[in-house]
Amino acid sequence: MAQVTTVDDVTVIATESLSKRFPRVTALDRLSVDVGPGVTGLVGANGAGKSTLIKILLGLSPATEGRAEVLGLDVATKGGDIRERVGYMPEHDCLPPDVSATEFVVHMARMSGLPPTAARERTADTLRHVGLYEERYRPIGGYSTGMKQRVKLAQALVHDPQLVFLDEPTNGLDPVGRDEMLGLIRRIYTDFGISVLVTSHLLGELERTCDHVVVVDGGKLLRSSSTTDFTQTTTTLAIEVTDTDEHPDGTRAVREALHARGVDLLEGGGGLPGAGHVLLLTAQGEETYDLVRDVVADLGLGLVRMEQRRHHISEVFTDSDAQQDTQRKEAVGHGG
Ligand SMILES: Nc1ncnc2c1ncn2[C@@H]1O[C@H](COP(=O)(O)OP(=O)(O)OP(=O)(O)O)[C@@H](O)[C@H]1O
Repeated sequence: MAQVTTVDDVTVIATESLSKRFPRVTALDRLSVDVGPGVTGLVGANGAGKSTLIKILLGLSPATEGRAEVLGLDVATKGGDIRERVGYMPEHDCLPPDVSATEFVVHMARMSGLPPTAARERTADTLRHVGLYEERYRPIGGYSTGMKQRVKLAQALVHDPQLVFLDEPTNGLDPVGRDEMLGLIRRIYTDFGISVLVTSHLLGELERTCDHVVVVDGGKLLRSSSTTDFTQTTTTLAIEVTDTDEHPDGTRAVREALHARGVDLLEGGGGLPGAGHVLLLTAQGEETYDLVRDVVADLGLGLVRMEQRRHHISEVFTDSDAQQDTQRKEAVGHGG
């Protein structure tokens, strides 16, 4: 396991065969994963083990087996040091209703060891960053869900951590609130250089926000890769053509002409709009583009589009053996 302590280096979180067993359920099952600097999404359906992993990484809950390090510190022995350097936004509502955002966040800053003046200054800066400056003296009990999520985010950031764990920060937010929260999360890294581990059961939102995505399923690692690898351009070309009087089924004419030149098409339209009219084939290089263009021109058809398909993160689940899990399908369905 890498011994690394700064976010300039490669590993921010490292786990090795990490397991957590409760009497009735295995929440984490020999999970080995390395996470580098930047914004990392930890995605999985409800019950996949995300919150359990965060609690172990904070040193709040012991693992049954295996090891983990956060910022180069062993979670089994250095929980206190880790919590000094790491901010934590818990999933569930945990805010006192009778105090203001300012009072609460100053209190959390003091708990983290900041002197009174620094605590007040950092609180003002952090509340401004999360967009709660105007309402900062009102009692939290009167806040909307979105405002409460921002208070939780502010208290995770107030002691200027190197890394933050955000557990389902978009939970309960409407689409606008969710977009705003995702923008804030992105800026935690781009503006302040604080690395982020953010959990979600919504795949689509991670695609836009994260540099790297770790997918867990039933406590096991399903996949860990950069977001660009998830969504990278494939070599699959999608082609759509017009019909003409001479070729009333232009799609078929192209298929036959390509077949005659030794190019076989892939099955199905892949759920693309107008899928019945979409031809899919594997591009072998520039010459495939030239061939398609020539075939379409020779037939006198119009080329509506010729484009490379992109993967969607959710395809990781359709590739998985455990595809039948209803709960996870729901997660994918809502991930749009
Ligand atoms: N303290 C506990 N005692 C017994 N079982 C637990 C405990 N904490 C979590 N579990 C179980 O471990 C599994 C993983 O739970 P965990 O909360 O880590 O999932 P999650 O991915 O964070 O999902 P959610 O988003 O719903 O919190 C679940 O089956 C859960 O019921």
